[in-house]
Amino acid sequence: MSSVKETKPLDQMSSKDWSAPATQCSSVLKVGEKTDFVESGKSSMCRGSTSTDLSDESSYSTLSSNISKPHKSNDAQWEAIQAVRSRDGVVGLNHFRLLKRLGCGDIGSVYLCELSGMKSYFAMKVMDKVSLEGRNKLLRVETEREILQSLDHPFLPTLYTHFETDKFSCLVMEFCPGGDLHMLRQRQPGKRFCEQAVKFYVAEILLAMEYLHMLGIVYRDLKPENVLVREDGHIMLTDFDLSLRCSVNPTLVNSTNLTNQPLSNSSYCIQPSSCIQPSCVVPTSCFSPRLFRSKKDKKDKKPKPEVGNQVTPLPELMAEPTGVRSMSFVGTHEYLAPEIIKNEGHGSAVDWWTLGIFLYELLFGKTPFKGSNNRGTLMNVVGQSLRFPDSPVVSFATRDLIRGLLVKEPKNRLAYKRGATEIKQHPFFEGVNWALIRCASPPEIPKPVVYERIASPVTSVLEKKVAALAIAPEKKESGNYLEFDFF
Ligand SMILES: Nc1ncnc2c1ncn2[C@@H]1O[C@H](COP(=O)(O)OP(=O)(O)OP(=O)(O)O)[C@@H](O)[C@H]1O
Repeated sequence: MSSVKETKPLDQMSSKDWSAPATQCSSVLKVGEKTDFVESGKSSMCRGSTSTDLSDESSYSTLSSNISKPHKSNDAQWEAIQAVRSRDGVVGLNHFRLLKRLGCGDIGSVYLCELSGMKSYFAMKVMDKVSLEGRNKLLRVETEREILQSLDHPFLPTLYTHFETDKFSCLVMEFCPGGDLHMLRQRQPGKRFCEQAVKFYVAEILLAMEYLHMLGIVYRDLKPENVLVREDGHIMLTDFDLSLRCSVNPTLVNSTNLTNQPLSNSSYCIQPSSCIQPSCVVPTSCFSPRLFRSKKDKKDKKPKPEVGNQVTPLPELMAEPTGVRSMSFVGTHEYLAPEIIKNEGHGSAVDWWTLGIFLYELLFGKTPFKGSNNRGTLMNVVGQSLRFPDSPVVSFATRDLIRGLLVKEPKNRLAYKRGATEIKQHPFFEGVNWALIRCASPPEIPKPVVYERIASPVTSVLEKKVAALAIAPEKKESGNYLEFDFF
């Protein structure tokens, strides 16, 4: 799929802009022939993200660099990093052994690496500072680091540590061995996911987005390539260099007002993902049993009032940064919201648009507005009405949700008024127990990684190349590093 790195809104584009070539990583490091995990499609060809004029974000104050991650306090990898830090005072590039390049994008390459001697594995994003400075992209690196530092959520990356060398800026995160959803979709029959699988992935992304919006972060770059599959089959939304940070005022929506509102399904948990309410707890699965009930069961049994379903509507927290107006032109052509293309200024509603495109692509194997070139795509996004293919046949609820998300006018789009809650209550998600979704069985669990098979000794040629890296001379060790191939 085509992509560009720098482009302009519709009204400022020339014909040259429309036909920008697809992004390609310059070269790929070949290490460890055998792999037990999926490599990124991005490393060869990808729908790169578009960005111009990020200046409107630069004035926001930086997020604290010292935010604790309570959900990670017992995490073995966290402990391994802390152990090295207490032993050596700092954690740096020399503590890691790079094993394999996992993928590369516009601002860096990501490597699988081992914390030397600890049998603890991570993904390290390595960015060449000089190259980024030359391309005016240091701000993106900073944005991503600051956002990652602030996150502590099961479906978002954990930044274990970050450090700089003279040449490189490095982010150490959790390694996801399942590859990305773009690659995973290619392996499905007909290159499409079934509705049940889509429901699972979209539900997890929705929770991640809701959390981001509550922190005042508009993600802006949702696409299957940016959704990675963790070791346990749950997802991790990655790549925050195009995100927008802004201030947000969480508002408590009065619960008495809520009872008067027609909820499409009274069993939905309407509280934000971060707070688990006992009334929503269903012990075994995050999808309520009625989702799997046979037709016969449905006929035989009249719905009984179940304790788990007697949910009094809880106070609803609305924390959508809808008011923010960014004029940046960022995203990926097929996923760009109309208000970005028309350069009207945009806020968090762009994330709900991209969720609609994402849902469509996972189900139908293509995006809804793709044209014969980038210009055609953008024109279609703005002017063409939404159509569904004849096959596969998807439920009315699914089409209704996509329609609601792909409303061209952001103010009329689903979730504009009440944020993620509005989407969670849509019948498409019937049966999803939002509070316990982490306990649900994922559609697919990646094969376990045998790290020892990847950790083959590096070649002497590569070791020599590593010597050229900006590692502090006194810290240089032989045999611990592999070649970096950038851009
Ligand atoms: N934690 C991870 N575990 C496994 N693979 C990863 C991880 N993080 C990134 N990757 C792989 O590396 C690729 C590049 O990473 P990333 O998207 O963060 O780079 P980028 O330079 O910011 O890309 P973009 O051009 O989209 O801005 C991803 O597509 C992904 O497949």
